[in-house]
Amino acid sequence: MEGALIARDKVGVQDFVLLDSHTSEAAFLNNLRKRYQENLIYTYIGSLLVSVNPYQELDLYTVTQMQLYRGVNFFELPPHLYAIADNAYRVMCNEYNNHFILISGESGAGKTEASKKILQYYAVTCPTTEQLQTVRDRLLLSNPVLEAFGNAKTLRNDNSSRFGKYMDIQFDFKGAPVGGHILSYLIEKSRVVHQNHGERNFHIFYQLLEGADKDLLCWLGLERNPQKYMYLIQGRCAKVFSINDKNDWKIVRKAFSIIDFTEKDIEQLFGIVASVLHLGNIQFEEDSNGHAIIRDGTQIKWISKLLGAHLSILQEALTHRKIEARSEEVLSPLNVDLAFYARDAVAKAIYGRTFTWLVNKINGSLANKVGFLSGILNKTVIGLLDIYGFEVLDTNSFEQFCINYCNEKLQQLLIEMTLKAEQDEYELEGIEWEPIPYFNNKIICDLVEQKHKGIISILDEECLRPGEATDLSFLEKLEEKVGDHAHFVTRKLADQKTRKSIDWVDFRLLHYAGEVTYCAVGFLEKNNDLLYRNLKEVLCNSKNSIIRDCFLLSELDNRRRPETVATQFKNSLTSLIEILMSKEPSYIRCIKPNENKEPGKFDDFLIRHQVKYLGLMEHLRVRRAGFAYRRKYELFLQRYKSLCPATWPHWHGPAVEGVQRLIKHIGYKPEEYKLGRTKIFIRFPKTLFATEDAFEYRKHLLSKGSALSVWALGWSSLGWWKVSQDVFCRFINGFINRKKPLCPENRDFVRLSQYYYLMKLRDHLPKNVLDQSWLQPPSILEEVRGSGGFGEVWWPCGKGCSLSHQLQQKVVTSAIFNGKKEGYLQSLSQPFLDTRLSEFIVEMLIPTRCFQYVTPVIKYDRNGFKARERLLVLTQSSAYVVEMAKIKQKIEYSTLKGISTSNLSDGIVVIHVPDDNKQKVGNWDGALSEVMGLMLPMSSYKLLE
Ligand SMILES: Nc1ncnc2c1ncn2[C@@H]1O[C@H](COP(=O)(O)OP(=O)(O)OP(=O)(O)O)[C@@H](O)[C@H]1O
Repeated sequence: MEGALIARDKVGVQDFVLLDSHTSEAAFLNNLRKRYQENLIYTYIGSLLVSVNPYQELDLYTVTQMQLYRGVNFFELPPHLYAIADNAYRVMCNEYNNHFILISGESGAGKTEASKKILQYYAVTCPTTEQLQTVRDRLLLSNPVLEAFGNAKTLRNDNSSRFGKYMDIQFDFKGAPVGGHILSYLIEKSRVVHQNHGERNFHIFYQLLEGADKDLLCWLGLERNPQKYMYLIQGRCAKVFSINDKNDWKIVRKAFSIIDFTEKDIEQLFGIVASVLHLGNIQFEEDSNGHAIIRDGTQIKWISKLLGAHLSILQEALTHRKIEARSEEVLSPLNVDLAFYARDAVAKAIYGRTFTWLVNKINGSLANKVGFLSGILNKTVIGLLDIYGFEVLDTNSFEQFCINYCNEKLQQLLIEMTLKAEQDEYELEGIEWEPIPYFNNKIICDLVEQKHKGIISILDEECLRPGEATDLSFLEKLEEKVGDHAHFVTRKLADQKTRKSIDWVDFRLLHYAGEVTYCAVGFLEKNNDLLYRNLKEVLCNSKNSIIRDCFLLSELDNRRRPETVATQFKNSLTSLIEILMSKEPSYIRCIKPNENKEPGKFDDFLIRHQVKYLGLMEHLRVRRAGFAYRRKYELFLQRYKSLCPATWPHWHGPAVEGVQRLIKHIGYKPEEYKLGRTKIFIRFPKTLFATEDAFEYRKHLLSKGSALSVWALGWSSLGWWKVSQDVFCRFINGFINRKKPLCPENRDFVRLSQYYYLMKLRDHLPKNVLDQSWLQPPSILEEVRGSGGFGEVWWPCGKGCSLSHQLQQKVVTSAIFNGKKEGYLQSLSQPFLDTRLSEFIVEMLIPTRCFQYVTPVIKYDRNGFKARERLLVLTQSSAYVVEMAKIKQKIEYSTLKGISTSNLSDGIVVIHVPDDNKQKVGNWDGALSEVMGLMLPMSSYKLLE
């Protein structure tokens, strides 16, 4: 499968940055379309991932896939969510800092799916212990519970999140997930009592009715048929084929037991869900005085039982309002309309607060008890933000206003942290930069949230002021105070042409993602979100402990008016942005390909609109012109100083000069970097990754233990390509006959390999080496000499001084590895082509003098996977493993069982040699063959290409 995936992903470009010179929208769309039609739904813009909803199950999320992406630099494999997740994870582990992954896009674009898949990725690939298994399961299973209570079928999405969710996954110092914490944002409570045409209420209602056994339904006083419940039939939604409520019910029930819910919790929770359904069926009629009375007492009895509320008090609370007059409390009867209002208000309040209780309860079960108990509180986090997408309905109300405001804020964050921050930084650092224009939506955020002058302030003012405030008076205030704003229109303010499309009760905002017309009706009521005091009292005294937790008696004593819904939401978004700003970001931009949820359909018009408003073109332009990576000189030098003798172990001058020496040494080309006032800017990720790999290799040499784990990982989880016997000879020929020039990043590794190999070799040189005639040493040896470690070694020019005549044959490896080994088509390298020392050493040892290829390797075998530094020498007929000046092993090609490599650029090759005993009896069964592993340095890997 991986092979297929990699082979297929040659469609278009995997990173928009690689598009031909011009960055037109048409070229962008073409690439996206081309890839989408091949089911390649992911494409990068630098490190940002663009994802197009496939609307079909693709074989992209298997455990094998997860393991493939684990620990691999993201440019090495086709774009994927896992690459983004893995990158954030690895940086977190290396740098002990916090991260977040912002997943954005409109409703139905695939945000929730992406966040679930990332969570699964961490659950599968992160190290864990038996104790931590529970944390892992809880993290995973919190999802179906939250979705059951917080998601619903809408016209745009059969599983639309009707709340915002930010989840921190906490990791310990070993990178194991040890806990989590969820923040939820503004659940769409109005859905409990009303659904638009074609939509459903929250999933849990249907799951309970479809899935619960008879006894439970009977205990709750419910019938199985959803059509019997007024709160479930508002949207007249027919059967939804993509939803299996019965199955989902089972998952939710199981999840409850894992996330620490007791049977009592569950009983009370479903008591509340059932009460909401009963509330919806309460009908009122007028008595002779025009006061509301409950038509049929059946429902209220059930509610009284399930919520543990006194029947007559509950009855009275639903039909009366308690008014405080001086020190007296007076009960005033409600008319029928107000009674319905009170009923719906209590249903919404119960559901909304129970949802918050649920999140808190889940948080309790996700809390990092392991770290707490062991005193290890030091943890890093990766936050996943999956929040409701930008929404435009036929009629947009207060909820859409909040949702779209939230999306404005997130867009603003993205701009602040990418487009603006990046360009500001270039300017600050004195990097030459042609500013790239982009639309900054701060102006719209201000319009909504500015103190005193913004829409939320104006709305609050209307809600809180004495006198008769109405939705219309709110609209008038808006016209008065923000009427001249470029992003605000009402019918009165509109020109002749637009006027027709705006009703008298509407106002229109020109959002970054497009125009949305909001109907002001209901704004005041929803923003106030008032619950009559006597209803609150009933709930505070409920015997249902969840309800009692949700409605605290202390609330009744608090005479201060609670904050309005919009202000609460604004404040919670402000804290969310603060949380996010303190972390390192990764971005996934989800795109919805069509309105019909159809696989394979790429609606150009719809997608172009999203590309535009998501700011993808601007992002691409900044990325193309900009730098992938930047680091303070001090930090850069600190990390990589071991790669250069001049900076290792200490550099005493200014950091910038140390960095200059360092990058000169590793061979950065001028176009690969720029030096700013305080930072180095690296243009391409691959330059950085090459440096990082060299650093890792150096680390490995300093501490061989680390290589063991790399090996174990490679062997157990990466995809291996087994090369069969019949192509083996061709492989060897290709292996030894490549002849393309070194590419710059490989040259670094080669030089590094040489350097360390030679450093070691100096103490083991065979005597006769010193008798040879000598040429000028290559620069790498000068360095060694310069560092005082190799002064007595000379540079040989013996009979084997030129490899070039031996490197004339065709590269035949392509026949074997084409399309299988990632990075295959990149340019080749020739380790040791420009050096002849190793060749010479080997020539001393292998008298036939017909060797073709030499490279230092780290060899592992089955005896404890011990890492050993060796030379691998290939002749026309055999491979030799050489330790310093001694031949340790000779393997004739004719006896080889096979050879395997992973399909990554990890430089690992496994040579399968027959078991000695079995060889004697001629048994070539693969299962019996011994494995001699050779983890080649990066430079050698490139030979395979
Ligand atoms: N990677 C994917 N593979 C297969 N199907 C997908 C994928 N991503 C999304 N879908 C399909 O699209 C539907 C909508 O996706 P999702 O619920 O993630 O959207 P969303 O952006 O979170 O929407 P909302 O803002 O309404 O919550 C999913 O229920 C699923 O059917």
